[in-house]
Amino acid sequence: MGIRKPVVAANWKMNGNKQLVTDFLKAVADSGASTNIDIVLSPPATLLDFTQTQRDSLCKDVILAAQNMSQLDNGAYTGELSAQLFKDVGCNWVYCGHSERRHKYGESSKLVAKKFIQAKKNGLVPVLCVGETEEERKKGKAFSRLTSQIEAVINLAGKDCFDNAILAYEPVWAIGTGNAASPEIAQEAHKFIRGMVAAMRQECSENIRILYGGSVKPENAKELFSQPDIDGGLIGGASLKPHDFVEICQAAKA
Ligand SMILES: O=C(CO)COP(=O)(O)O
Repeated sequence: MGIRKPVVAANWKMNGNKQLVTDFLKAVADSGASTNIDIVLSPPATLLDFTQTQRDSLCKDVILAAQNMSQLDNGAYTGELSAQLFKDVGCNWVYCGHSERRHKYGESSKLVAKKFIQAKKNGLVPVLCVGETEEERKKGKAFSRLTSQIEAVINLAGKDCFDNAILAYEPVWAIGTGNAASPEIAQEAHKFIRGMVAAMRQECSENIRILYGGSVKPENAKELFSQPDIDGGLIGGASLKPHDFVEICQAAKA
C-alpha cells in the first residue's frame, strides 16, 4: 500500500441500530484500530446524528459517511437528503453510485456523476463505487463497464475530478454473496482503474485510494489488502459484527 493511508469503511446499508453504533465505536476505540488508517462508518441516515455524538465521545478519529445523497441543493424533494443536511450531522464523506443504488434504484452513471460533483461542491469526499456484473465479466466486458462508469464522471466533472476523492471497486457478483474476488482478479481491476486515472493525471493516480468491496471478511482481508493497488476495503455484512470489522482493520495495517 506504500504511500497511501489505508481506508476501511463500514457500509451498514439498511441495517443496525443505536446499540450497534455504540458497540461498534467502543470496539474500534478499544482495539486502537484507527491508528494509521482511516476508519469510516456509514450507518443509515436516521442514526447519523446519534452516531456523531457517540463518535465525538468514544472514538474521535472515525469518519462519518452518507450512503447516498441527493444531487440537488435543497427544496421540495420529499424524502431526499442533501449534502448540507449530511454535513450538519457530521458527515465528511459520501458514497456515490453504490451498485445497489445503480441496480436496485436505477441510478444512471450520469446521475452518479451529478452526485459526485454535488459532494465536491459541498466539501464532502465522494467515494465513487464502480463494478461490473457477473454477466459483463463472463462476456469479457468487465473493463469496458468500469471505463464507462468512470468516464461518465470525468466527462461531467473534469480531468482533476479525482483529487480529494476515493474510488471503490465493488464487483456486483461479489457483493453479499460470500464469494469475494480473488486477490489476483481484484488487483487486476484496481490496476486498470489506477491506470485510467494515471492517463489523466499521474500524480493523482499515485495518491488516490482505491478500495475493494465485496464479501471482505477477516479470513480474506489480509491477502486482498496486500495487493499493490488495493488501499483498503468497503465492508458490508462483516461491518455489522464489530469484532470482525476490527480484525479487518488490523489486516489493513499489516
Ligand atoms: O456492498 C458492499 C460494501 O459497500 C459489500 O457488501 P458485503 O461486504 O456484504 O459483500
